[in-house]
Amino acid sequence: MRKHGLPLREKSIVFVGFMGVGKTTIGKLVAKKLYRDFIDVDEEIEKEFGMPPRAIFEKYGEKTFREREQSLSISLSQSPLKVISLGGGAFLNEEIRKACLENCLVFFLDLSWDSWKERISIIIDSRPVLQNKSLDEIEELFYSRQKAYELHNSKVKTDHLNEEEAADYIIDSLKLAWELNE
Ligand SMILES: Nc1ncnc2c1ncn2[C@@H]1O[C@H](COP(=O)(O)OP(=O)(O)OP(=O)(O)O)[C@@H](O)[C@H]1O
Ligand SMILES: O=C(O)C1=C[C@@H](O)[C@@H](O)[C@H](O)C1
Ligand SMILES: [Mg+2]
Repeated sequence: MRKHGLPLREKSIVFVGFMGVGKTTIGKLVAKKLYRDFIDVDEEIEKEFGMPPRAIFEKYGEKTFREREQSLSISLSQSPLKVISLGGGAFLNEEIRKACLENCLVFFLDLSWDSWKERISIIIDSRPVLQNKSLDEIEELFYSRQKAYELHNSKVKTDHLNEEEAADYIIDSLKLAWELNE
């Protein structure tokens, strides 16, 4: 069965979810296990600008970052057989959502707020959107973004999975979907 254009097996896989849920970490593992190219949109933008997202926000403003994020995410979504990790804010953009849902298989990495809070110290310094916010404000942002991530093809609850277990779970569910669609 073909769901819009490409056969299911050839569609690129896209990871979405709040910052720090593991899109980059788990995406890299999934790509390696499937022998596919891995592309992280934040890392691509970082290479282009020669500085990480936080410095881009500070030097050029969020709008510049978001424009590049949009064009890159949309064009990447159009190439087959990739594993793509979006930035945490990308799926709030309707154009990006539309392109990814049309062309790719979108996995939402769903981590609960309680588990996410335990990771805050690892990620807070490098995420511009978290700067100068109280924990309550971050919690509000966390919940306000969930409705955008809910527009996915498949959801993986990762609270009780380490990185390897999450990647293996995703690959098992992909293989099942591919087989069922042949
Ligand atoms: N079970 C887990 N799965 C994935 N990452 C985990 C897990 N437990 C801890 N981590 C850690 O949490 C952090 C997740 O960061 P990662 O950069 O992958 O998130 P992200 O979703 O790509 O964030 P962003 O939206 O900001 O790009 C990493 O430091 C990773 O090692
Ligand atoms: O959630 C966000 O808005 C962001 C998440 C990161 O992945 C980066 O894309 C950037 O720091 C913005
Ligand atoms: Mg990332």
